[in-house]
Amino acid sequence: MDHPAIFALASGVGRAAVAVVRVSGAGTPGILQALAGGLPEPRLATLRRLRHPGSGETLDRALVLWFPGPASYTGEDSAELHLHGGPAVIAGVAEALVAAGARPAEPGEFTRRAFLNGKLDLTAAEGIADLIDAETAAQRRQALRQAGGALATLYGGWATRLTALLARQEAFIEFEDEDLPAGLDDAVALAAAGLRAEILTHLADGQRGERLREGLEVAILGAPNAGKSSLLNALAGREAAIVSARAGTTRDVVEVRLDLGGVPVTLADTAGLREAADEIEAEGVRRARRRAEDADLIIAVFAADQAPDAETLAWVRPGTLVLANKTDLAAAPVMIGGQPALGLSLRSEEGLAALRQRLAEEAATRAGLAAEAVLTRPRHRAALAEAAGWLAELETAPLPELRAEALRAALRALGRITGQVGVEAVLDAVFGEFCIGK
Ligand SMILES: Nc1nc2c(ncn2[C@@H]2O[C@H](COP(=O)(O)OP(=O)(O)OP(=O)(O)O)[C@@H](O)[C@H]2O)c(=O)[nH]1
Ligand SMILES: [K+]
Ligand SMILES: [Mg+2]
Repeated sequence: MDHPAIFALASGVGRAAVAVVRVSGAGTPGILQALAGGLPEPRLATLRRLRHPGSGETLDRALVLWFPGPASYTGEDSAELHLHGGPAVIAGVAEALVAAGARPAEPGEFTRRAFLNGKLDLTAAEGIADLIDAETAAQRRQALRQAGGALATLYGGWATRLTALLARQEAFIEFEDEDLPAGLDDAVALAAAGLRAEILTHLADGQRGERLREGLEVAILGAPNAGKSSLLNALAGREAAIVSARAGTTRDVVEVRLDLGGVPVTLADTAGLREAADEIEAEGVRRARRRAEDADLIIAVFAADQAPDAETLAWVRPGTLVLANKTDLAAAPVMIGGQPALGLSLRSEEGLAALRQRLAEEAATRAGLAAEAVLTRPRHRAALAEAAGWLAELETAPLPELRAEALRAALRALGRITGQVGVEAVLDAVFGEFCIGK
């Protein structure tokens, strides 16, 4: 609660009807006194004249909100100033806040203070960051779940169970010679194995949460003139790429951002795959291949009136979305390169609706619209894998002390995710769960 006062513009930059400036930290009451002439009722929007504490000049008539700690977002004494949203008003108030003793906040500093004050764990803080960045409804739902503590609850539950196991294992070591229930050590190993299985199931999610958070990369590949740019334009609903009858039209990668059934997708149109006619086209083909290598989903476009080209066929494998375009010119083959082909005509738009539907489904399976809590960052994945690794270690550890050590390491790994690594918690459980009377 003794961090110095910070302030920041909480609303967007630029002219607006209202701009919200947030203040938090020790000295907030004095700052309100200096600018607004006193403290309003807590949590009650109150109209006040804001003055510069040095010159006494009126800066704005604003709504002032006062949130005494600890019942505030940061847990500290905080305030919000709802100003008229002009740049000069904001600049004047910022200057006045500095004059009153506050300093501009660092990125994320308000939420960091909330974490330090135990208002939220690290995963909830990440959820708030994701919520601000969310572009689609599905991203918003996932971020809200996480900000609301879904991951904190899940990982916290596992940590509690691990702590209890560690307590039992510690007791087993401490009181080995005494009257402890037979098989206690085995019971710990069994419970640890069960927990490990749960963590592994959670990890085997096909990275859906991470993909939804980051968005899917989709690359369109195909021979020159197959209709790749026509496809990009049809899906984007605008003429993003040049379409022409000349083979080799597209050279650079052309990207559009789409919302596919709630999943944010970056769709990349690329140069037609072939033995390039010049060095510029050759670079375009190299870029196309690189895109395809990094893509979550490849759309391979073939022309129904041509034999499938070997260059594009080489990219067709299970999971590739295969299209046979130009069905207005020739019937689509059922299979291409061993995969079912979806026939369509970008000229007549026949099959386009089915393709949209199919793409939304692909996006949904790859970036899961899961209802349950899914991990959303590589950081979570790495720590969970580490915890599972330590639990595996435990099963083969030859000594009780090594088992305890493995449990402790697993607990530390879990604690890193939520930011709540606590030796104190272990001690409490050891002496709380076992009243052996020593
Ligand atoms: N008949 C017919 N023509 C099509 C269809 N789709 C695209 N075309 C035509 O095919 C030609 C090539 O289309 P693009 O979209 O430029 O093909 P691309 O695969 O991007 O070609 P490059 O950029 O050169 O690799 C253009 O003349 C399009 O109008 C279709 O469904 N039917
Ligand atoms: K073309
Ligand atoms: Mg093109």
